[in-house]
Amino acid sequence: MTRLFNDPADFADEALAGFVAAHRRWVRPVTGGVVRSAGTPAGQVAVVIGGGSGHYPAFSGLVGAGLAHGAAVGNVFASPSAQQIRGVARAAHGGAGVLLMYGNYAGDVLHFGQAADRLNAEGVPTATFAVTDDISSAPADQTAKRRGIAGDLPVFKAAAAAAEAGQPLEEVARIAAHANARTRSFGIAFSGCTLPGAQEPLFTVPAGRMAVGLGIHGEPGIGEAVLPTADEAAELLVAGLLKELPDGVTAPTGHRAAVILNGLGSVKYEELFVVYRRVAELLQEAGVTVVEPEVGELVTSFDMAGVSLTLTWLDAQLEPLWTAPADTPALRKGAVAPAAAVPATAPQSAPETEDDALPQGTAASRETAVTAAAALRAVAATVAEHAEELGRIDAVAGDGDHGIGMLRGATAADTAARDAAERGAGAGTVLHRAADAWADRAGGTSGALWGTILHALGDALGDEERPTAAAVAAGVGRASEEVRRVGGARVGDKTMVDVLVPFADTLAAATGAGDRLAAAWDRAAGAAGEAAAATADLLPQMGRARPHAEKSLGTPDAGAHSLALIVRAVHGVLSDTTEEH
Ligand SMILES: Nc1ncnc2c1ncn2[C@@H]1O[C@H](COP(=O)(O)OP(=O)(O)O)[C@@H](O)[C@H]1O
Ligand SMILES: O=C(COP(=O)(O)O)[C@@H](O)CO
Repeated sequence: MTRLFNDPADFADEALAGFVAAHRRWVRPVTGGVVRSAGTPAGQVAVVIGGGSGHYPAFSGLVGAGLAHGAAVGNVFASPSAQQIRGVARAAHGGAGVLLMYGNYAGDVLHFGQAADRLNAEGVPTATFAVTDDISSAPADQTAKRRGIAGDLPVFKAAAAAAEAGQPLEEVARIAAHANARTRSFGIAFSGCTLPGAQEPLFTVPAGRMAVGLGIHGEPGIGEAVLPTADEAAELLVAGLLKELPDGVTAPTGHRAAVILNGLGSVKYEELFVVYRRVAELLQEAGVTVVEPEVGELVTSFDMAGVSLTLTWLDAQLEPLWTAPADTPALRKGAVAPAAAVPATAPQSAPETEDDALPQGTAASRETAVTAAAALRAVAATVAEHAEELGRIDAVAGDGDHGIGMLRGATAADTAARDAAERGAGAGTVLHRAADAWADRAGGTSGALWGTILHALGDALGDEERPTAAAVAAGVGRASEEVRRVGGARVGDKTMVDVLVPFADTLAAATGAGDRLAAAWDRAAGAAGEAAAATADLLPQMGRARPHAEKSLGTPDAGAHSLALIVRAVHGVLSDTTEEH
């Protein structure tokens, strides 16, 4: 149970503030996360890691000499936004480029990718790398689909040690890929985790049983077995990893490995040591030499009771990178000169102020902007009304944070839209401001995709003309294309695309047949509701729910459901207005 919090919506921000206050020797706060308090040594590639809150020490606890130069910190179990990631990368950049590293989750991939695009466009050479070590999340012939769990640590460390040694960006990125290719993890869980403010854990494990193949977000396991003894748990974990040796390792005998036995949050250290006692015996019996093992909590999931075992099969290049000195709040190895202490009163880095000049719209577009702002107000209201239901649906096979993320995003978009409309912006600018606010405040997969939807609509409406019904339909069609381009999902994958495509197609057909906007939107919202309900019969092919496909049958997709609720709510605004077109 997660007991100590104030307002759950503030948990991530307040936890980060407390972490910084306790670790000024290593980190200082910047917009979007933290960077090393001593800065990035000139000429070093900046390794910037990141992900959602709820996994400490991942990710801010791994910032320091010999490891990360910065960490972008998202909301609970949600990727940081592209804007946050960009802010941390720019603060950490020492002139030799940036490598963004994260776990392979849909939201992280979207936001870190968007941040990299923007940084490269701004002249900051930036590469990205997603860790894929969890063998239970996809088959051996689909490793690119695998999740990142405790393997984050050895892969981050290999890249950061290479950067510390002055290697150029291309080489640091190559080493990250090489370390990832030789890193495998496997986990078991005995209870789910409980998000701040939630009354129930995201999933439960029956008494006397264990979940096999855990995620780090309370995703349910992919299998179940009788609760093992500590030795039996060790044997299961070691056998699982020795069954899948990476390329270049034909048999365990004679090889050397970095070993991490990771606690997920509420397994005690002494329990871990009892398990590790047997892990060490088994690896020795297999002829594996263990190099500087780590036993402890390195990538957690709030109060989840679980353990994972990670092996990184070392070679002549990787071993010195694993054993290289490091000095971070959560991992200290070898001798590193302590970073210069930063006095508590040291000025914090001023948040980067974006130029807030607001382009003014024409009178016609300002009228449309008022309708757009009213629509976003209705969106925020319906998301707030259904946030708990959205979280429950998302918890069936996801991480249960869909309601939290959508509420943060929709609320921020409502505020940004109202502010821009009141200051005379046209409809396009109102929607662009709302898009950035949603993506930045929500993070996560849905934050990135709703930012994409609103940006595409803003592009279509612009700040000049009063849009016709056909122009609105074309904008929705563009949004549908952009979401599929950015996220890669297709109809049938059990995502929001299963609703967005029929909604856009129905709206285009109705406006093309001469329907006024409100009538056409009503028809399209009906199609959206039907499509959302139909997703209950689909197996998820994308996103976090994919590894738990069977569990998802009978439950609609959370993002599909929220999109259908949103377009229905927007219709309520349109039917109140006197759209002539
Ligand atoms: N590749 C994708 N394309 C379109 N929609 C996606 C994709 N991946 C996930 N989704 C949508 O995102 C929803 C989950 O949103 P969110 O809770 O923000 O995800 P996460 O917790 O993974 O960040 C899913 O229900 C699905 O509708
Ligand atoms: O899950 C995380 C981020 O991915 P989303 O797809 O945004 O949920 C995070 O907790 C680990 O990076």
